[in-house]
Amino acid sequence: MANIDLTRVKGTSIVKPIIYGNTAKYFGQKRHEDGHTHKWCVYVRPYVNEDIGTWVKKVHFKLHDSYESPTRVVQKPPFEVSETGWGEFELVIKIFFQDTSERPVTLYHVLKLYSNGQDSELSEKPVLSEFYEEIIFQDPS
Ligand SMILES: O=C(Nc1ccc(C(=O)N2CC(c3nccs3)C2)s1)[C@@H]1CCCN1
Repeated sequence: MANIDLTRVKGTSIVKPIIYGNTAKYFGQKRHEDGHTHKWCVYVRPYVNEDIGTWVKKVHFKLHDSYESPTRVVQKPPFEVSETGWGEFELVIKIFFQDTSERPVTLYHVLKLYSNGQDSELSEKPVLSEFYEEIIFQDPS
């Protein structure tokens, strides 16, 4: 009777590269009704083109508490939140996986609206602030 080797291959890991961050655009002037000056979009995207929904179940974007319903839950791709505002603040991004045995990953991102610092010249040019991160699944089940 042949021995079937059930030893689990240890030390296997899967690396999933992502990009997270925000784009922003100045309205061109302050909006009178609420003082907002920019529209922005915060996102989590795959670094290479793939259906990120195959391994990401949902993403929580925790905005500043002054926003209505500050915790925005996005249950399917694209994992992004678009809003308007007047200032820069830290967002918390929590990524939940289809494999529920994998703990969620929390990322921190400071929303960027101004190209050269808070009171810099307001330009019509869009602003981009994004970062590369690798999600590593150790010995995936
Ligand atoms: O700017 C900053 N914090 C901000 C928190 C929230 C901001 C914002 O843009 N908005 C709240 C939302 C609302 N509009 C109407 C009702 S709630 C639009 S800005 C800090 C302070 C100094 C440097 N950065």
